Amino acid sequence: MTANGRSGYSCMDDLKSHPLPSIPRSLNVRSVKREMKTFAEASALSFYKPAAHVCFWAPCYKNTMFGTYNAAVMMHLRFDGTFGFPGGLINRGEDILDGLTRELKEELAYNPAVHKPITYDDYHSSRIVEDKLLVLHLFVVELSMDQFVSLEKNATSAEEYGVEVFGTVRVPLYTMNNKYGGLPAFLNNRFIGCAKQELIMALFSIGILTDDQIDELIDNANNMKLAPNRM
Ligand SMILES: O=c1[nH]cnc2c1ncn2[C@H]1C[C@H](O)[C@@H](COP(=O)(O)OP(=O)(O)O)O1
Repeated sequence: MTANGRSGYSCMDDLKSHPLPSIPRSLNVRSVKREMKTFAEASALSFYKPAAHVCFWAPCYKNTMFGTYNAAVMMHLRFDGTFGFPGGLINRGEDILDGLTRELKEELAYNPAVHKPITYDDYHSSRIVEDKLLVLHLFVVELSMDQFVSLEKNATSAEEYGVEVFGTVRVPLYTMNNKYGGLPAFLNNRFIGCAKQELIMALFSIGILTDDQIDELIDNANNMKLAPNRM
């Protein structure tokens, strides 16, 4: 059983029965739901180009002077100045996991033997981008903290470091006492495509954020736009 609460998907065909993930209350709006597709629906769009990205995370309790967090979650800064998850486009005829693994090797120097192979059990959700004819698959992969730190350390030796990728970041998962610092401030960065929604949804599925916490987080992130720069 994975952190996503699912098990037994040994191959891509098994995902044909995979349901949509539960959507947090704040994201349960038409504009978000319209883009989400089950794996079966997404796979039927044969003329759409697939891409796959991964949210690596590890359980880790840390109490810092800024806030407390229970997990390390990885995103990266991209060549275009936005934050996103590692991964990329899958080549025509390429298996999704093979393509994802290839991209992760290029972007993170990821080594399945060391950092844990990704399987179809780690599949989370799919979205379409109609105007670009893209299907974006998200995987959520739980690592041990040792594997996570090893991936962070390896990342600067990746072929694409300094080209497509400008560094991995740990998402600050707390909200500071001023109600802006930490995750609300992080969410006010620019994200590629639907990566911000994917981040919130992954945190919800993993169990790091509840519906109430997501409501408050989005309020705090929006209020920050109205506030003077006081961090
Ligand atoms: O994290 C992401 N979440 C959703 N969509 C993403 C994310 N990162 C990129 N994208 C989009 C942007 C592009 O339309 C495609 C492919 O982009 P990219 O990952 O840069 O692909 P290549 O590395 O160039 O193969 O996905």
